[in-house]
Amino acid sequence: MQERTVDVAIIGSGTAGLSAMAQARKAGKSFVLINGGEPGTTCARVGCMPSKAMIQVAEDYHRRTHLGKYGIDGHEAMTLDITEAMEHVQDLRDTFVDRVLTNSTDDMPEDLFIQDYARFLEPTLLAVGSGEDERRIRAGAVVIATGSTPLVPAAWRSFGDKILTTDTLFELEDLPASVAVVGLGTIGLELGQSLHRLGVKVTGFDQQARIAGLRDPVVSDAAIALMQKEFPLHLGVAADIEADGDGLRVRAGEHAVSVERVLCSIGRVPNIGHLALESLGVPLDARGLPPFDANTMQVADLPVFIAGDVTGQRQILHEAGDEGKIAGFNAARGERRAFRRKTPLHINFCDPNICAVGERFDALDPATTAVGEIKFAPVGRALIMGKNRGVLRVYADKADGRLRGMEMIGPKGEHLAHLVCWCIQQGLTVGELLRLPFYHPVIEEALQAALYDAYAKVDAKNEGLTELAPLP
Ligand SMILES: Cc1cc2nc3c(=O)[nH]c(=O)nc-3n(C[C@H](O)[C@H](O)[C@H](O)COP(=O)(O)OP(=O)(O)OC[C@H]3O[C@@H](n4cnc5c(N)ncnc54)[C@H](O)[C@@H]3O)c2cc1C
Ligand SMILES: NC(=O)c1ccc[n+]([C@@H]2O[C@H](COP(=O)([O-])OP(=O)(O)OC[C@H]3O[C@@H](n4cnc5c(N)ncnc54)[C@H](O)[C@@H]3O)[C@@H](O)[C@H]2O)c1
Repeated sequence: MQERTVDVAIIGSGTAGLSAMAQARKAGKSFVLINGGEPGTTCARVGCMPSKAMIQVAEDYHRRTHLGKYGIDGHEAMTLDITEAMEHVQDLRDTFVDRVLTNSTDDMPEDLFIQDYARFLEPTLLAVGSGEDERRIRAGAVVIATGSTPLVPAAWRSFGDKILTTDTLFELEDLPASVAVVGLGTIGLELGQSLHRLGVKVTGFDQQARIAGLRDPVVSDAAIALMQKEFPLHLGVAADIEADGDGLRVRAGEHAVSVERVLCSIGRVPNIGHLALESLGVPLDARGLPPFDANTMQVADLPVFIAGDVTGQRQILHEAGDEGKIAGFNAARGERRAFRRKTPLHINFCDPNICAVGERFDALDPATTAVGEIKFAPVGRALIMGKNRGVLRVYADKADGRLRGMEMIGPKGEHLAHLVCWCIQQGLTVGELLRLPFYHPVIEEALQAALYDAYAKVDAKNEGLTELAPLP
């Protein structure tokens, strides 16, 4: 049996693993990257990129429904060739995957990039393969970056390919006539709405009374009202599925629907099946995960680090990249340096965008929090765009006026969420923000209006004119 020694072993060549590998390279350390499953990253293969490509096609096609208002004729006759649309999604996906592979593992020799599943024998001893083919790797430190997989309950797996997940949806050449979307979190809303706009008869189910993981009841109610205009949502009861002829029947309380297929979007579970994490010798939680520090990414007090979706916590791309960097930095340098994490930022690319930034509404104390609100209905630019729907709510500290969070559903939310996130991370107050320029007519004027509303409720007021600082 072969055994070799490296400074750092990285398990998983997704965004987090590649980011960790860059740190090992930078530190001039020997390393090995081990990846089971398809390389090319979840983001490019089956995640961010194909989903956004599908959303774009759906949104552009849906836009035709507005064109009659401007006197643009012929929009009713527009049709969509689903096969071509899916080919376009797949072509774009392949471009993104190729780009990742070209810039990462394509030219890596076999001894640096092992394509197989790794498992722990000891905290710093890994095995790859089995029997006579087993290879062992002794590492100074290990980074676990094995990502996550769609959660499909065992009972539903017996329905085979009638259950779609994001691992299979983008592969389809044609779309089913009807789909029940079970789980209306990020994936369910983004893709449920897209499928509906591409002509599929969609019915949505979520066991919670809110959608998209929203915590602010005002924003959630607005989101439900807007989405329900497009396709029916059944909320507050867990859905179950049974066979129904050639299709499936989805039932939640008194609601039931027969469909060709179900999109199962009830969350993603950490990929730990192959890892034999019990060999780490530390207690594992109910999901089978070891304890770790979110600022050092260190697992217990071991020379083992964890990063990306496998942590089961911040399952989004830029956080996976940051965690890979932290884990790789500490693993390669033998350090336990703690790094400040970025202000939370969540963007759901459904239309209008649903966003959550900073501290969540239900975690704030109403007695010390000022809430500023704007509805998009009268916002000039939104009206011109034909997208004046939704609501934006900012949360500020009542005493010092510091911005703490935001939830919204509205046009160009992806951009507004970034602005608010950057301001929170910079520690800016509502008064300071109102002294920044706002052009006219732009969507940012909606944020300005919400800030004015919050400003009226905070104690910290600007000296002189609200919008202009006096010269010294
Ligand atoms: C449909 C969808 C849309 C998304 N959209 C967005 C978005 O718009 N914006 C955003 O920020 N995030 C989005 N995300 C989330 C984002 O894609 C993930 O957070 C990110 O890709 C996670 O990267 P990772 O490196 O942790 O995991 P991955 O990229 O999954 O990499 C893990 C790798 O480890 C391999 N592996 C597993 N077990 C082992 C083992 N034992 N040994 C060796 N290798 C192993 C896997 O095969 C995989 O190649 C989306 C996700 C999905 C599913
Ligand atoms: N735009 C983005 O950033 C983006 C896009 C897609 C995915 N992602 C990432 O992927 C992860 C997984 O997404 P997801 O949407 O699968 O998970 P999620 O956790 O966001 O939502 C799952 C939903 O399923 C519901 N649910 C669970 N069991 C149910 C049942 N039996 N019946 C009805 N409803 C049920 C839950 O109440 C929840 O609302 C997210 O955490 C997100 O970070 C991000």
